Amino acid sequence: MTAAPLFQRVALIGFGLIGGSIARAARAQGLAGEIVATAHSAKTRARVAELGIADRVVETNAEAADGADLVILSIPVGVCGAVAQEIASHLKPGAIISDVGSVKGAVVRDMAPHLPAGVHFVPAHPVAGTEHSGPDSGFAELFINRWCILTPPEGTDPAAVDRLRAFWTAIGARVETMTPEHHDLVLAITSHLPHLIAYTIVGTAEELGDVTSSEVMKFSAGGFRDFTRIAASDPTMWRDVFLTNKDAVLEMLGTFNEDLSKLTRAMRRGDGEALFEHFTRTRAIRRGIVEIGQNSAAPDFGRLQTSATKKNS
Ligand SMILES: NC(=O)c1ccc[n+]([C@@H]2O[C@H](COP(=O)([O-])OP(=O)(O)OC[C@H]3O[C@@H](n4cnc5c(N)ncnc54)[C@H](O)[C@@H]3O)[C@@H](O)[C@H]2O)c1
Ligand SMILES: O=C(O)C(=O)C[C@]1(C(=O)O)C=C[C@@H](O)C=C1
Repeated sequence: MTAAPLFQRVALIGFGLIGGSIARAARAQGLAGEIVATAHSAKTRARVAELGIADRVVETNAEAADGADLVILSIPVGVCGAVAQEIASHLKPGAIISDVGSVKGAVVRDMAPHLPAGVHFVPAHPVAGTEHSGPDSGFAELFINRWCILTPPEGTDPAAVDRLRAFWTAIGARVETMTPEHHDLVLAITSHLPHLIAYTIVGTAEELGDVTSSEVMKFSAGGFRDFTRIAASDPTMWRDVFLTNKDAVLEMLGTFNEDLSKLTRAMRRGDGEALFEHFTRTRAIRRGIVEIGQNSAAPDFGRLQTSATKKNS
């Protein structure tokens, strides 16, 4: 049985992996009376129309936002401010405006000043994705059992937060609320730094030879191949993530470099005990994560608190 529409009109601005997945999932669950979509390039808009996943495909962001009850920007973090400015005067009073950006502090900083009083700004980040992008890459099941983090600014109408929570819950996500600063610190270690490491290691391997045809690829059964999947992620998206979450990623990178030095020293000194102790600890962490997944319990975001974010929680 499908649910009654939660929103009469949903506008999706940007129609790649995430926008396309939201459209497919919202349609499957009957959450929108009408889905209006747009994207930057004419080619993408034509493809969305061809796929038939939206009820209407329009040419401009302003047209999409016009009269919508829920507007979701699924676009690179770096252009969220400019698009908010573009659509601001078209937003209906009482509308909820949201996004899906992988960084939250910069999105709030760049979008909030443009938004008129009377609309509800509830930033969001579904922590779910793949290395693919574009309108064909989305799928309705992407958000099932994955976290969606909401970072409503102080003073946001709780009813608007609840409506957006209901939307994400209906498409399968588990919803958690936190401050943008805390979000950015948590994601710096769980997502952004791992991507930086993957981008680095694949680049390093390339310097050793032609990655695609050399022995590097031939003998990469597991570890390296996993890194190449991550390193195939969209360059625009990740350029924006590293530019806009620079402080938190640099903080985590500092700690990472210290830990790498410790392991390097242990290896150089032949300190097997230190290596064994470290690997035993990390194995327990992995097993803990798997267990968390199986029990559907919340990961312990609180453990990642630093002096910079403790005051926000
Ligand atoms: N890919 C992931 O794994 C993932 C996961 C969670 C969140 N996110 C976030 O979601 C957002 C979108 O990522 P994606 O993977 O769907 O990207 P994508 O490249 O698949 O799609 C991006 C879409 O944005 C559109 N776009 C770009 N500039 C625009 C503009 N000025 N106006 C209107 N449309 C514009 C493009 O036309 C395209 O349709 C990013 O902010 C990213 O950080 C990505
Ligand atoms: O599985 C992947 O391909 C992802 O990298 C998805 C991933 C992540 O790091 O977990 C990437 C960025 C998003 O902001 C959220 C999810």
